[in-house]
Amino acid sequence: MPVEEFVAGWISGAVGLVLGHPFDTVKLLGFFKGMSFPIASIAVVNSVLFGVYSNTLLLLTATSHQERRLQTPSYMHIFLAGCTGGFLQAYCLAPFDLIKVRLQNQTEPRAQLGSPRPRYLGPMHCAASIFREEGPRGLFRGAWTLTLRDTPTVGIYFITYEGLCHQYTPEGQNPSSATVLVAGGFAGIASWVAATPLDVIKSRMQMDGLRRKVYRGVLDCMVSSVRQEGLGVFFRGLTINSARAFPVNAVTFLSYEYLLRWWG
Ligand SMILES: CN(C)C(=N)NCCC[C@H](N)C(=O)O
Repeated sequence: MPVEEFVAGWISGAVGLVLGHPFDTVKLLGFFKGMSFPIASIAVVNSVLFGVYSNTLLLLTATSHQERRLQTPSYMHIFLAGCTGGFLQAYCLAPFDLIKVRLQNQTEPRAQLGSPRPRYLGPMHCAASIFREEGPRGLFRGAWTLTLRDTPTVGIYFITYEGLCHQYTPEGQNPSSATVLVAGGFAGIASWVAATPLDVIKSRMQMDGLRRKVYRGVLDCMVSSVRQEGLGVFFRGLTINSARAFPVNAVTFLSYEYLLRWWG
């Protein structure tokens, strides 16, 4: 099994993360300032995503990353490989994402003299508290919704990327840097537009059970969210998700492509 794709995915995930960090900090109201936790989590998850995608495509089409430029795989194969990558990355992402959402929604300010002690003091403390209070399965709260969110949307991510690269690259050549940047950026936006409705529901499921259980399941969460807030609830965060998605995924794909060309 070729491992370069896992390593390239790891490094490119970390590069994309550095660019996306200001957006995440805005989303997290300045709370989530440290870089070590996001680097550890996003880089691992991105490595799984790109490694599984590329190796599944290799299994389905018997072509390596370089050979695929000469002989473009069918969109069905690209979609299936993307969905497989999305499905597996969702399970790796689940505990990290849960911690991020719990810290993000924490209303108490950071520990300050005289102010009430926040429930979670940081990512490690948050993980340990969830493990203690909700059991090991608690760390995977919302994982099912995350899988529903990521399986098809990662398929869309890779179809958009490969489709745009194919469209703007002469037959048999590698896409130019400009093409990779634009295709990667739009792949990020397309996947986040498709993912935002379930992203909203996923975050609610991850917060559920913290004080008391509100929803009976994903469907119940969807129905009661729409009843209370209207259909607009599904588009919460769409603008910031898309604004973040373009630069993050543009540089993620650029560094991924260049690392593989450099090693290949
Ligand atoms: C849930 N969605 C939209 C995805 N998983 N998309 C594919 C990768 C996105 C990239 N790691 C990012 O953080 O933008």
